Amino acid sequence: MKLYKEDFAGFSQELGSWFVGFGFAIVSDHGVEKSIIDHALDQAKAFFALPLETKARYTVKGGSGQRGYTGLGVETAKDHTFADLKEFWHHGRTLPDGHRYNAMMPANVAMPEIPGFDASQQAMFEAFDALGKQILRAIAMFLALPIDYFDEKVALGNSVLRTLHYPALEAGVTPGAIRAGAHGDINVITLLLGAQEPGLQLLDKEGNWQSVTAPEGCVVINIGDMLARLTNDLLPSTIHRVINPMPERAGIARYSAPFFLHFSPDVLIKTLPMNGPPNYKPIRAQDFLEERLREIKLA
Ligand SMILES: O=C(O)CCC(=O)C(=O)O
Ligand SMILES: [Fe+2]
Repeated sequence: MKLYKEDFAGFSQELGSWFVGFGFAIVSDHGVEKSIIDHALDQAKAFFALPLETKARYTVKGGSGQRGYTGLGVETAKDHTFADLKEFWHHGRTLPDGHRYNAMMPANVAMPEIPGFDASQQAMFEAFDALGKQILRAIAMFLALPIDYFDEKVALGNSVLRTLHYPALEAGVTPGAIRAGAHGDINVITLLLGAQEPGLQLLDKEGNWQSVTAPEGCVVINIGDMLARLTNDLLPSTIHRVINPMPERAGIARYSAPFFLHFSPDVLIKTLPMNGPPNYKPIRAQDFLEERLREIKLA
């Protein structure tokens, strides 16, 4: 993102053309401090190493997995039979008590078991929230919209930082189950932080699976369904998955951290006049989210 400051129009053009072609882009020099990322990932690893009965205490019953811990065997990609081979922690936006969005954005779950965990999640959330807004300014420019087009729409976005643990698979798995079944993301854009282990693949326009490998320290960004709806699929929400490791790496766990950037709950996602006749009907962001959470078995 050196180019972001030096040649904003050039940056936005390049970013946009990657999105149009693949729905994905890889960004270096994003400016989020390495110490914030490393600390949050280390704290998360320590959490996932806790006994299952301890972790399970941090699951919010009836909370649709939107905050705290979601164990193995819950999230199931849309139209898939087997649940994904993953567990995760969700940390969302902190709002003041009595805020009109409290029901849709519940308080984060405190996790005192690992000292400093909560603060590390909050720091990472804030860093990615800010980075996401910068990326959206470049996307607005690419779409010939006012540069601040997205600012207000995401200011109180129902965004969530997901820290993922895909456990080692040496014990074997149910045939057909994979780390993350093929899916499109629900949200506006996703900022994905570096898994050291391979496995992420995207489905390209020719119908071939392509590995997504980002140099260390880079952020992988992809378009979610909400932005695909808004742009009438000019910026496509590309199907992606995380495949199981080769036998020689089956004993190695995989960690990653996507930040799902969402619109504010009340935003009406109404397809803009671009890319041909509209493919979608208008829908409120929160209604769309709730519908999709049911489809992936979180709600
Ligand atoms: O772990 C990854 O690399 C990708 C995760 C993902 O696609 C998701 O959680 O939506
Ligand atoms: Fe995803």
